Formats: sequence, structure tokens, C-alpha cells
Amino acid sequence: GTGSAAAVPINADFDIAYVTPVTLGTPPQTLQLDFDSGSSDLWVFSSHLPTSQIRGQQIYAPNKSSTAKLLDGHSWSITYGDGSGSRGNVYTDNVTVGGLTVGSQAIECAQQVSSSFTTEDHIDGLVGLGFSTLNTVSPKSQLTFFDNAKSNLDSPVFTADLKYKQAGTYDFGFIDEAKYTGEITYVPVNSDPGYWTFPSSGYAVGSGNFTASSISGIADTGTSLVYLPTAIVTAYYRQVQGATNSRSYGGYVFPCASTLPTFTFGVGAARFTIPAAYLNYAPVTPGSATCFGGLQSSSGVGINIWGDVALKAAFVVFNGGNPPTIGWAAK
Ligand SMILES: CC[C@H](C)[C@H](NC(=O)C[C@H](O)[C@H](CC1CCCCC1)NC(=O)CCNC(=O)[C@H](Cc1ccccc1)NC(=O)N1CCC(N)CC1)C(=O)NCc1cnc(C)nc1N
Repeated sequence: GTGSAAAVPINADFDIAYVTPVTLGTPPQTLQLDFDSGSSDLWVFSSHLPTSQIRGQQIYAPNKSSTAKLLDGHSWSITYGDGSGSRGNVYTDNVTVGGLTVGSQAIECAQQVSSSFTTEDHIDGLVGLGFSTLNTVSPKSQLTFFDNAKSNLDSPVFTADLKYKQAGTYDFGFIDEAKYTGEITYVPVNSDPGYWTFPSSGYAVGSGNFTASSISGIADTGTSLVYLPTAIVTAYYRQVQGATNSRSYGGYVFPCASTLPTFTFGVGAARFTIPAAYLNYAPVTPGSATCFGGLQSSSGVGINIWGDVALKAAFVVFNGGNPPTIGWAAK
């Protein structure tokens, strides 16, 4: 089988995240979930949450689904890189994404969410697409939607075609030739950390020379920006008039009117250029003349992250075969 579903930006002004409609249970309950290749829990706002923690999000009510089953004695608790988190209990039920159904998928029902989830009313939960070793359900960890679907997929892959300020797609089980140009360059994935960790072959700032350098990082659809080693990031912002590394804003900022260079990264012999517009992430506060960069230093993060700012400059194949690989193509 295969599936194909839209990845819709949650904000009209800048791409903080993308959500995809997912139907749960019988009769179907549809939620807008953030597909996150940087984690491996499928969790949702649920009828088990105190109403004080819900602010407009859609919820999944297992007691309204005839196919829901409590996973007795199991719980989950997750913390993300931005300090947000959630926890709760676990049911299994049918989950459908873009025409692809998984029976008895573990659906982690939130009983508590951190304040940033409550205030982000466009996200009703997450679908983890990382490796199942990262799943937090205890005492028995659960499989991701992708791992559960894999044996029924025409091919054990999912692809991300994220776009700048417009809807893209996540496809499961097939590679849509119409979504990319040229060849797909595949490189090995180290799944031991649980993320889609792959080697990049170097970078260039604007029209400058390409610097060959092996950079290990993760392809993370759930992270908004790109986080790379300080040496690379300072080389980039040296080319931006008025750029400073702001402690108060927590990263590189610059006058919104500044002209930004493009940023090119290598995957094997292939080269992918992130347009300047993608690297002007957003005003630090609505209407401000100071803008926050889409490229930031990974020194405070601990790993290099190729987030949405980079992913939307390419067509990316997450190949869950044995061994796993990741493919990048222009589009
Ligand atoms: C099983 C845990 C799992 C693997 C976990 N994975 C991750 O954290 C990566 C994962 O991709 C998560 C998925 C996010 C979580 C928040 C909700 C949206 C999805 N990514 C991050 O945390 C990266 C940093 N956050 C981000 O990039 C968020 C994403 C977001 C989007 C919309 C609304 C709210 C948040 N972006 C922002 O906050 N933005 C606002 C500020 C702006 N300057 C940039 C955009 C992990 O590594 N946790 C370990 C961990 C724990 N504690 C800490 C402190 N760091 C950690 N890494």
C-alpha cells in the first residue's frame, strides 16, 4: 500500500511547523498532527487532558471509538529539545494517514502537556517518524506509525516534500518522480542515536567556494531551523550587514532589510542551495525590524540539525530498508 498527505504550514507568515490530517478510531476522529522525524512517539491531545490545558486543539476521545483498546499499565513521558513535553496513558486504535491505515497503532493520549503545547493551538499532537528505539512508552516501548506500516508498504520509505510558506506532502511507500528533478543522492544513516543521522559533505556561503567538511547531523522535520557548528554559522553571518549573535533573542539576528546570502550544503557529490528568503526566518516579535536567522549555531543543542529550513530546499527520501539510508534530490 501507499499513502500521501498534505504538510500544511501552521502559520501564514513563517514556517514554524507543518501539520498533517490524521484520522483515529471508529468513527474517524481527525486531528492535525506534526510529523516529526526527530522523535518516535505518536501522541495526541485527548479527552484525558484537563480542559485548562486545551485551547482550541482537536482531541482524541478513545471512549468514543469502538476500536480503541487501553494498553493496560502503560504510560509515556517525553521531553523535546525546546524544553516542551507531555505525558499520559496509551491506547491502540486504527490510524489512517492519506489513505494508508495501520490497525492497532499505539496512540499516546496526553494527560498533561507543557504550556507551549497548550498555546500552540494548531498542533493537536505529533507523529514520531524517528527510529522506534526512541519511543518513550513503558514498560513495553511501541512502534512508530512508519514501522507498523512498513510491511504493508510497496517500498519501506517515506518522503518529505516540505515547501516555503505553502503546503507540501508526506508520501508513504513510494517515491513520486514528479516531486523532484535530477538524481536522488543516497547516503548511509546511523540509526543508533534513534534519529535519521547522516553525513553532509560540506558547505558554501553565497557564491563563495565550497568548503569540504564532513558534518554529521540529523534530518528533523520537527525542528524549524538549521543548527550547525559555530565555525560555519559565523562564516555565514560575516556576510550579513548588522548581524549579531543576540543573547536576549537566543541566536543570530539582523536588520530585516539586510540582504542575505544563500547557504549551500553538500550531500555526497550533490549540492543543495537554501534560498536567502528561507534564511530570514521571522521578525523577532511581530512587526519588528529585527529578524531571526534560519541558520543558528548547534553549540547549545549538542547535535547538528537539518530542520525545515533545509528540508524544504529539497525532496528527501527516508529509506527504512535494511540498512536505512537517506536520499536528497533537488526540486
Ligand atoms: C524521545 C525524545 C525525542 C527524541 C526528542 N526529540 C526532539 O526534541 C527533536 C524533535 O524533533 C522536536 C520536535 C518538536 C517539539 C516541540 C513541538 C514541535 C515538534 N524538535 C525540537 O524540540 C527542536 C527545537 N524546537 C523547535 O525547533 C521548535 C519547534 C516547534 C514548532 C511549532 C511549535 C512549537 C515548537 N521551534 C520553535 O520553537 N520556534 C520558535 C522560535 C523560533 N526562533 C524557531 C521556531 C529529544 O531529542 N529529546 C531529548 C531532549 C530532552 N531535553 C532537552 C532539553 N533536549 C533534548 N534533546
